[in-house]
Amino acid sequence: MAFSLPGLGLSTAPQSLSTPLPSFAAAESVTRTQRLDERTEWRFEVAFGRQYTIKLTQGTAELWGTELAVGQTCNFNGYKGAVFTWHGCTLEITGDAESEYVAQETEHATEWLNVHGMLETLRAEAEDAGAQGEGPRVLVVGPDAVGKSSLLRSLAAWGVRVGRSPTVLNLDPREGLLSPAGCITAVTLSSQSDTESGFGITPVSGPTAASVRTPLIYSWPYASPTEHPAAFKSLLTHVALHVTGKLEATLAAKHSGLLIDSPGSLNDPKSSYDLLAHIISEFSITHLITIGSERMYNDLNRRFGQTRGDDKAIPVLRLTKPGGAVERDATFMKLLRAQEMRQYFFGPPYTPLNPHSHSITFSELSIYRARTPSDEADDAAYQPGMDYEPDGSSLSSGSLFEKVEPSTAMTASLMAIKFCSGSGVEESEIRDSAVMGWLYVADVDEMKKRVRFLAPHPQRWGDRALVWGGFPEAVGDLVT
Ligand SMILES: Nc1ncnc2c1ncn2[C@@H]1O[C@H](COP(=O)(O)OP(=O)(O)OP(=O)(O)O)[C@@H](O)[C@H]1O
Repeated sequence: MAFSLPGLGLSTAPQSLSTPLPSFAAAESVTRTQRLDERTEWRFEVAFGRQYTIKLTQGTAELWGTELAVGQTCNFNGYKGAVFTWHGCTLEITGDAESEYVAQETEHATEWLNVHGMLETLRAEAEDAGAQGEGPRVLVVGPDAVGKSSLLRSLAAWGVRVGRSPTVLNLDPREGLLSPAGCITAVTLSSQSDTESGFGITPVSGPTAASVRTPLIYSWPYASPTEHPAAFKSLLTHVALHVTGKLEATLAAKHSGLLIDSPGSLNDPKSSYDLLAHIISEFSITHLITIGSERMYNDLNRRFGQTRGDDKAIPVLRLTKPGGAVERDATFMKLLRAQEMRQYFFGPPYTPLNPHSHSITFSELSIYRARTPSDEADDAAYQPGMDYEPDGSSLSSGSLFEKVEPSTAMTASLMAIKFCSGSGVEESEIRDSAVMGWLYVADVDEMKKRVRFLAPHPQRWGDRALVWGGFPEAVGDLVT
């Protein structure tokens, strides 16, 4: 429901949008012209709070596979990326970047296009096989900041450009896909993705965007799957069932296949290869792509590259890390998540939204706190049944969630509204239930026993389970 919310009070920009975070000096507004030769790219890094625009004035260019329209201005704020051209172009640039330059070493683009060509061949074969045909299912793995997400966006965008409907699954909770961070998202694409934000945040700007993207979103309020590997595996089994069902539902999606992005934390052989094996088997992965890790390429090739018993060999491809792929430090990622959260409730600057305020009594709420690994240490002092609800619906020690009373500690954080009921519910149901939308906790009044939430929708959510976790981190200045 909360993900198809076009037209919610689009008239006025909320006040917090006029106070960007952090405050920097006013952006430089000198416009300059940049000519790019064929197969080169314009790399740039823009800090948060800065305004930086790029307009294609001549030729052709793309941002992660999505073509830029001539004359259309793209705005960037808190962004690191590159505009690439196959045939040469002219750009008009305004604003101040931390770094900007023309890069000639763009061999990765040809490699990526070759991968797209291979996927297209497999999709065409699947199409020829009719109802039985299944498109490629690709898992991209590698350490942090090697260009995994950029590759995946490009493959998805090129797929859409040739008329396919690829399904994209993001398993990295540190960055949201059509949602704030702290979740995993599956979405079938069938039109161009939003240029400025990649796949962008919640589709809010009009009927076309909302109707083609119906994401399935599952909350994962931790920075990495490795924080609760067993729970993550169970959740993935459930997600795989739904994603496979989605692929089966339309032939175009089935033939177009699946593209899965994974977090860099799965690059650790000791703690994570078991999780990788689980992803590979649950989603029936047909191709593995490794970037930026020879060790991982060799490990995966040894383990999955050969036929073993009933398990067919899975081709493992190795790609080089693009020169432009850069680290985004903890501060940058934190600001990025705050920006995602702000955009979910207030919309992007070009289509501002007006969120709704809900004041709700404690007794009407069913809030489940996602326990963290450090809670395990406190379990010796934790008495099962101690702070349970009279209906006995709370969860035992060592479990993933515990039912909690609202408290001021929740102020400024995000809560997921689950589709499942908030009472008499099994822990696995809360875990596996998709996210209906997100709430921002604006204020908790412990005296009056009321919580004020910000929500994108005027309707209340009834007796649904709300999940509160430590991730993404609280954002204090969302409402003033
Ligand atoms: N060719 C390039 N030129 C400029 N910037 C790039 C290029 N490729 C990637 N980047 C940027 O580098 C950063 C890291 O890239 P990306 O997110 O694709 O890597 P990743 O492997 O998915 O990282 P993580 O696992 O940390 O999310 C991003 O900000 C991305 O936009």
